[in-house]
Amino acid sequence: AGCNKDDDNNTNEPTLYTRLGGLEGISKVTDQFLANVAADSKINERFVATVADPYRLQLLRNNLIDQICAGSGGPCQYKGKTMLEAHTGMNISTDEFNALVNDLVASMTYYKVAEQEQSALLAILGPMQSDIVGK
Ligand code: HEM
Repeated sequence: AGCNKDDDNNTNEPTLYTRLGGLEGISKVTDQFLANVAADSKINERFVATVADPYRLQLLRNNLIDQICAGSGGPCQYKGKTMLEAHTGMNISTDEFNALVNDLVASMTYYKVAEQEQSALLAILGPMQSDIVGK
């Protein structure tokens, strides 16, 4: 709602979702992110079973896209587990968390996402660390 054509956030500024290129931009970044993770020897052991199962990989991809879309102000609903539920029992280290974030940053840089948008997305994901690391 509101009297602007930019977006639906009641300001004249486009949402982060729009600045990331909407669902198309987010999908591209997510696919490269997953490719980077699969190639990242620091963490790819964690994803062996996921990568081996096309259905499971597709589900993870869709959940990540929905999560980024919803978190950045887009018209999606995240339907996956909470971050605590999803990562409990894995005992993920801070180094592993940072490696995964670096794989996301590399994907955004590859697709020429600007510094401001990179930081804005990381600011949304960063607070999830306490529900993911050491659980
Ligand atoms: C900000 C950081 C992270 C985010 C936003 C994130 C997000 C997610 C999401 C959305 C799911 C799917 C939940 C569901 O199935 O309902 C998931 C699952 C998973 N995550 Fe994370 N995650 C993060 C960090 C990590 C790290 C650091 C690791 C390990 C190095 C990791 C390993 C996994 C694994 C193994 C799964 C299960 C995949 C499957 O179902 O096959 N995650 N994560």
